[in-house]
Amino acid sequence: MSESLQTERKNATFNIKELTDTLNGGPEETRKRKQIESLVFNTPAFHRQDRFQLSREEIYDYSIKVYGELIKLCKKENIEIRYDNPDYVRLVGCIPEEIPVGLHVGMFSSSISDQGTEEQQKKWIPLARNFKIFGTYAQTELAHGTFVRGLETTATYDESKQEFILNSPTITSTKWWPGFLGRTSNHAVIAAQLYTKSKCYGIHMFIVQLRDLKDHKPLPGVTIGDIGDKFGFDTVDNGFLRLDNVHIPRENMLMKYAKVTPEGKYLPPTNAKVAYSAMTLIRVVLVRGSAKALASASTIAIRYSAVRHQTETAPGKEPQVLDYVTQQYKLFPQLATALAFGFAGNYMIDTFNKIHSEISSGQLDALSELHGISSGLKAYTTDTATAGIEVCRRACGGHGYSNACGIQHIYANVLPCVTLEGENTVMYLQAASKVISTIKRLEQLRRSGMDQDEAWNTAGIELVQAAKAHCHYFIVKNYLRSLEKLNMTPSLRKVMNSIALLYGNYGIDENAGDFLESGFMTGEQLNLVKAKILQLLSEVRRNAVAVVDAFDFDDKYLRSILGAYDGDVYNRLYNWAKSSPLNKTEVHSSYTEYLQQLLKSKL
Ligand SMILES: CCCCCCCCC/C=C/C(=O)SCCNC(=O)CCNC(=O)[C@H](O)C(C)(C)COP(=O)(O)OP(=O)(O)OC[C@H]1O[C@@H](n2cnc3c(N)ncnc32)[C@H](O)[C@@H]1OP(=O)(O)O
Ligand SMILES: Cc1cc2nc3c(=O)[nH]c(=O)nc-3n(C[C@H](O)[C@H](O)[C@H](O)COP(=O)(O)OP(=O)(O)OC[C@H]3O[C@@H](n4cnc5c(N)ncnc54)[C@H](O)[C@@H]3O)c2cc1C
Repeated sequence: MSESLQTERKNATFNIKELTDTLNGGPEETRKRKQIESLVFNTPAFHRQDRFQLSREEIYDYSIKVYGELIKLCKKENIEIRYDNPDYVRLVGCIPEEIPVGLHVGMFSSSISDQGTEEQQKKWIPLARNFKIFGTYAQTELAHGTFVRGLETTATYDESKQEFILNSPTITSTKWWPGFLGRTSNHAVIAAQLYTKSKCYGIHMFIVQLRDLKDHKPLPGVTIGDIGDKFGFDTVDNGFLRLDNVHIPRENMLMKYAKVTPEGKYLPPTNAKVAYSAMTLIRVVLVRGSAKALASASTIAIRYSAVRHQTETAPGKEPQVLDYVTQQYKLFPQLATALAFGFAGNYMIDTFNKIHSEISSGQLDALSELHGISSGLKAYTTDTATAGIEVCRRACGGHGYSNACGIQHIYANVLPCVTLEGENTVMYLQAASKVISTIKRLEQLRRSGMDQDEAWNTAGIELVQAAKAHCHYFIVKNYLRSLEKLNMTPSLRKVMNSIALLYGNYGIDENAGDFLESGFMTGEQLNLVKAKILQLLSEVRRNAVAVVDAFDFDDKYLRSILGAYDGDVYNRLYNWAKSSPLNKTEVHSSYTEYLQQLLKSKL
């Protein structure tokens, strides 16, 4: 155990376990979480030491093995695989990889349970829940992702056969990106333009079987595969799919809201956007996912900064890097943001569950509000978390660039979230429509003679800025309100208040221009904010390691040499490097093949 970390933990002014319980929702929740997590951490199949030295194909193979292990574990422990089962969420939450079950449960099954009729749920949900089928959610196409109404895949109703015929009419209509589509899934919920009696009724969802259940071969009319290597998400076979007149029964259209009768008559839903429900669920999940990712990166960077000593500030005295104010200014606001986003994530899940049960009973009025706030918060938290994770990585210096740091994998896994489930710019624009000041701008543009779309596009930058400000304001307010409601000992509350104040003041400092421009604050007041930040950084310094310890991430989850709980960084780093496959032999084969000849040749 690193002496520096031991001292940090001894100096803490609050009880770490109390904060862990507070963040988990109480000691019982902590106990349940640790009990469930131990199932994963004690199953070797979930932790390959050489995971980051595998080829793309080996990694995919590994992810399917983990998929199978997870299902076996859930069956053995009688944990129902549902996105709204807390034990399942705890279990899948401690596996730091994207594995096929995420989309199967979080989008394929949830689309059916949210938008399927009773009969459709009765037929498909048991098959999905017992993994008799593997599904994904195939909406995005080669040429359209954001503009859902512009998707080109068609589902044309043939009333003589009472079937839909699915088609990819153009190269640009090829489904492209859906997770686990390329090699894994044998079914998909597919978004397609519905045609009946030669009239188009817009985007609806259809269950389509893609592969034979006996030999997993693509069915007739189905062309399917992986879209190739990506920036990250390497366990995921994001795929492409082309449909050439694939017939499905009428009953495969999800018909809880919109319907097509056997005679081909279209019965519209009360709110067409209910078809978008699966996206809203994942946006809600991504808010809490961003908080967890930033908390993980902060844990690694803060522990490492407490272990790392660098540069003499007095003869023979090399301080911990965490003692530099610049290092504190990099890391402590990330820690504060991770906590703020955690509370925002809790709010989002509670709000989603409340509105979701209303929607399930047919009350759809809160749908648009849920859409607005979930889109804005998803955009704001994923944007901010990805940027903050990179700040944490850089704060680790050279070793932050080694895969031994572990922050790279967190970053690579969170980065696509600024795009998937709604490209963030476009998501901000879903919340901005609610911000009054921006509306005034739009009215002004309209009065100048612009039409709505042109005015909206011209005001786009301000709309996004307004949405960001709205989300930031909401997160600060929710953070303080959440702290007020929590029972905490005075010592813990003091630490948490300092961190919350740091988050608020840092946000003002980061956006000082807006506060000046709006006349909301003077230069003098902004200087007071800067002074407050310096004071708060020194307050947080003493407890920073203890606060990240309270996140209670297991080393097996963090997978970080720099951020391991014992802080034994240099020995671990040396052993990790020696175990690299490149060091398997004293002399690498390239010597005899190339270098030796070079040395001998008379160049
Ligand atoms: C478990 C863990 C697994 C973890 C597994 C994690 C892996 C993740 C895998 C990733 C999966 C994906 O990416 S799935 C694909 C994700 N794709 C997207 O998110 C596409 C983004 N684009 C869109 O959502 C839409 O195109 C959007 C931009 C909102 C515009 O939609 P439309 O054009 O249809 O809407 P418009 O005609 O502009 O009308 C706007 C009105 O519709 C309402 N509206 C729009 N979308 C709405 C919605 N979702 N719900 C309610 N209402 C909505 C607006 O509030 C407006 O209402 P009024 O103001 O009242 O009129
Ligand atoms: C890792 C990963 C996993 C994914 N998984 C799935 C999946 O499982 N299922 C699925 O269906 N899809 C999936 N997707 C696709 C994802 O949902 C889309 O990429 C996303 O919706 C963005 O759409 P796009 O790619 O068309 O981007 P575009 O919309 O083409 O974005 C390109 C640029 O255009 C700008 N832009 C676009 N429209 C507007 C506008 N109206 N106003 C202002 N600016 C605009 C954007 O801001 C962006 O800067 C995945 C994507 C990734 C990266």
